[in-house]
Amino acid sequence: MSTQAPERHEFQAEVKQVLDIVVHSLYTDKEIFVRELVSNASDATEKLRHTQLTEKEIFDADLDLEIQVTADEESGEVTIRDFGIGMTHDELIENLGTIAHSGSKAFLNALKESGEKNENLIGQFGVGFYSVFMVAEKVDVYTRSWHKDGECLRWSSDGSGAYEIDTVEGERRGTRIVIKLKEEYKEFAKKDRIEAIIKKYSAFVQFPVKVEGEELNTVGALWLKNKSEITDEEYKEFYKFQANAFDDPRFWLHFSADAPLEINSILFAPTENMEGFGFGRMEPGVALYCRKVLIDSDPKNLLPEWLRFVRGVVDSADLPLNISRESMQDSSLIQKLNKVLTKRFLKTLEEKAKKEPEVYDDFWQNFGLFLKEGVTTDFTHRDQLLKLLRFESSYTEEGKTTSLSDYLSRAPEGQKEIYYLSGPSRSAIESGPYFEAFKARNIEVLYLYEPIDEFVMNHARAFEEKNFVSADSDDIDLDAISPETDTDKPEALAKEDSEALCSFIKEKLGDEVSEVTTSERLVGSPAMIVNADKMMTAQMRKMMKAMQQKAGGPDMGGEPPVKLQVNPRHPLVKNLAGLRDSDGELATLISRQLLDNARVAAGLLEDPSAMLQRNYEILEKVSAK
Ligand SMILES: Nc1ncnc2c1ncn2[C@@H]1O[C@H](COP(=O)(O)OP(=O)(O)OP(=O)(O)O)[C@@H](O)[C@H]1O
Repeated sequence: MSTQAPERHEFQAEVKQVLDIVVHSLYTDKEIFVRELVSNASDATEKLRHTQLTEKEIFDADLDLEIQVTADEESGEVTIRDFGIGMTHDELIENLGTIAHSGSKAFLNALKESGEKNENLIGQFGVGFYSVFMVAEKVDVYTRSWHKDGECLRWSSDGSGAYEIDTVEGERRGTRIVIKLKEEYKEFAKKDRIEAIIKKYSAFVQFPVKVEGEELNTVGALWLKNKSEITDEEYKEFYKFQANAFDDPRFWLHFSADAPLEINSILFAPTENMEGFGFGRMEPGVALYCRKVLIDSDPKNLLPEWLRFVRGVVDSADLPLNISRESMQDSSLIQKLNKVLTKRFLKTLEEKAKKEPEVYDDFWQNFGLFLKEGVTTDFTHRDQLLKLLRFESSYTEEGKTTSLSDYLSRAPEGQKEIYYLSGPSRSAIESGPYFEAFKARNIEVLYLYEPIDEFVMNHARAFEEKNFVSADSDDIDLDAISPETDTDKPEALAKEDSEALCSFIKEKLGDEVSEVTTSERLVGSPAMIVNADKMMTAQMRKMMKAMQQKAGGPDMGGEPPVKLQVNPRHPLVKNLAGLRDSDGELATLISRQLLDNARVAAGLLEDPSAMLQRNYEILEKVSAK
């Protein structure tokens, strides 16, 4: 039937890679090729339905929108047919010969990052059309695009390295995929087998699916059903179908509203955080429907950016059906939907946190970063988000967290601020000098382990009108909140001795310190650097410097002079006060060492070599005595 000799094309290199992995992997679930092809057929039909809304001239306009599957056990052939948008010559090359689409690209990236564990990954991805080559010896794709002046085409390949395209005659609009099964996979051409597979994976397809002319019972638009009619199993299956997911949903929110907009929606929180696995930034995945007609499978502004991990469906009868993707981005309707959905989702999280704290805690461990991102980027929802934040603290056990409300409920009457400390771990924070004064007074401190946490504190500034304050700040009057519990403290240096020592240290350290004072905040440590800059802690300054250097930006310059505080009750400090007169040289070395040790505790010492050298010098002097 061909009118010309077929054109031969090589698959793009990446496609060959995918084909090689798919065909030669030990992946056992060969049957998923049916799911992939039926879902492509459904997508193409959805697109046609959408095209019909705006285009008048559609080829074969009167065809029924259904998916037909036939199987011939004898010849070992399965055919999957849709009457969707079909493909033009260029689209065939683009879609079935190159990797431009999301699924396979993510698959390849994941493979690159996973190293050896390839087999597991294949099951986690829809590898799309190419999965058919797991079972097929040859595949013929007959297709006719919806455009009035199109041609009927045939794309054929055995999946080994190349494919051919030629023109044929007599095709109806849409796509017909004829799969010649490999001898060992002929079981897939049994009617019962294929029916069972479709029921298992494709129950939510929006169009009638007919196997050998008999329509299968599919579930259809789950979101329009009454909650009481839906089983948990159905929700889970729907999530997998809709999100192309391999995990179960963590929880879901099925809600309907009539005002201010008519909405029927199911939103899912996934179990796995794929960004956390290093899969790169997630794309939004809540599909937008209007009365069961798909408007956009991944609209960008339907939810705020920081909710990009949410999956599901939103159906609003208020949307104009012919809304274009472009105009949709700025539509005030979308903004309204965004507002309602975000509020509802956050409310669900609040309820989870209250009624099922373990479920929420686990969610927080996996998806907390997204909520923190929300605090730093989304002013509108900041207050709601702050209630959902969780941190370890000096009052929680290791690995357990507290909310900010609970923190405040425990705070003594006079405490007007929320204190936090950043550090790489609980033990690092608790053994540092800054925690001592809080511990001695039983004042709770939040522990911040993630780089983003300080940005969160900085952006939010306050929670319920109590400012967030880093516990290394200069001017915290802890005695005003709660007196120290230990009354049996070693005696402090006399005032004039302290003052003389401070000016000695200041003189010896010169421009490296802006000020040297004594501090009653220290308990077991001899000295500490305090943060005079309310806006930026030392950790944050360091992080921003690293970021700027990475981005090739201007150097932020060396460290600004720091404020050093010494503990007048510490034996080392007391000894130093005496040493000043008897051995000025050693006293100078020790003062310098004191500053560097305080820098280490503050995470500020970048190059320890000079400090080590000096350390040896001191040891040498002391050991000679
Ligand atoms: N039955 C079909 N009708 C029209 N176009 C199709 C059909 N099947 C596949 N295509 C086109 O080929 C492309 C590639 O399909 P493939 O199944 O490999 O990936 P995908 O559906 O885009 O992504 P994934 O399945 O991984 O989510 C599709 O995006 C679509 O444009």
